[in-house]
Amino acid sequence: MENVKSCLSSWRHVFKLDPDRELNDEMLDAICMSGSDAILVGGSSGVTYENTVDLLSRIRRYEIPCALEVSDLEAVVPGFDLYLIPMVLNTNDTRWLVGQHQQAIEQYGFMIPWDMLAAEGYIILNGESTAARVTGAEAGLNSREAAAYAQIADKLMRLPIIYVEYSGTFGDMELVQSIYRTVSQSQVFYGGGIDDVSKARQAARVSHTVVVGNVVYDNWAAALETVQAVKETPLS
Ligand SMILES: CC(C)=CCC/C(C)=C/CC/C(C)=C/CC/C(C)=C/CC/C(C)=C/CC/C(C)=C/CC/C(C)=C/COP(=O)(O)OP(=O)(O)O
Ligand SMILES: O=P(O)(O)OC[C@@H](O)CO
Ligand SMILES: [Mg+2]
Repeated sequence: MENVKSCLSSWRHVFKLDPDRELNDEMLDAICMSGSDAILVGGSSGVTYENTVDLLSRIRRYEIPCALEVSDLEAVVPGFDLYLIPMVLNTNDTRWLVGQHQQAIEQYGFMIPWDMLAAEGYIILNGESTAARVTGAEAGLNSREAAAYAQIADKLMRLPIIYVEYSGTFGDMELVQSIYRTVSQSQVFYGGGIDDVSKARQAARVSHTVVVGNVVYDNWAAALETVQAVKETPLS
């Protein structure tokens, strides 16, 4: 785990690529050569073994580190540098906290390379997102409520990552900051709605790692600009 943590700690900017969405070679080349710290492969629907293998093999032409965010057991593909395992904190449906995980461990057993896995304590805050709907997340949290979940992850569960997830919409940066200020050992990932330099900078001030997803597919020139914006912004 120490190796995983030290690898993650150098990630300031990450692109999240969805195996279920199309990306031509020119775009993938630009993303992989952009200076971003890592590629995270994942999505909340339509992720299959085949489309994940296909995307991994294309990314492997480049040197950039590449992690799989596991959201479906059928799509666990060997050959990634790391495996990030989401655990949704703000749901009452325990399948998404530990249930799917228990089944996965039963199924994979001794094949699991534990030193390549890192748990992500997800706090899902966009109630309209697929992830919120699928997991029944209670997304309407205020800053105090969200920071309390973050403390569970940081201080009780000692998770390596807290993922503040606004997938599809830009979040409340004051709330994100209240999470960032409360943690002492977890690495705070922020993702959601970053589609320009200004939003990238705002998120970079209040999170250790900024994840950029959908804009890659909607406006890849804007996506590329977020790399430098994040890297030149100091943490608050
Ligand atoms: C040999 C070898 C490599 C073995 C691998 C070992 C391994 C990795 C074993 C599995 C271990 C394990 C414990 C796995 C857990 C399995 C599992 C299915 C857990 C549940 C994960 C979960 C909570 C999913 C719910 C949805 C969620 C939070 C997904 C995270 C990703 C996400 C939010 C993506 C955003 O999706 P997107 O499509 O971009 O959304 P928009 O439509 O809003 O854009
Ligand atoms: O796609 P966007 O809205 O950029 O969000 C990134 C990531 O947090 C999604 O899991
Ligand atoms: Mg997406």
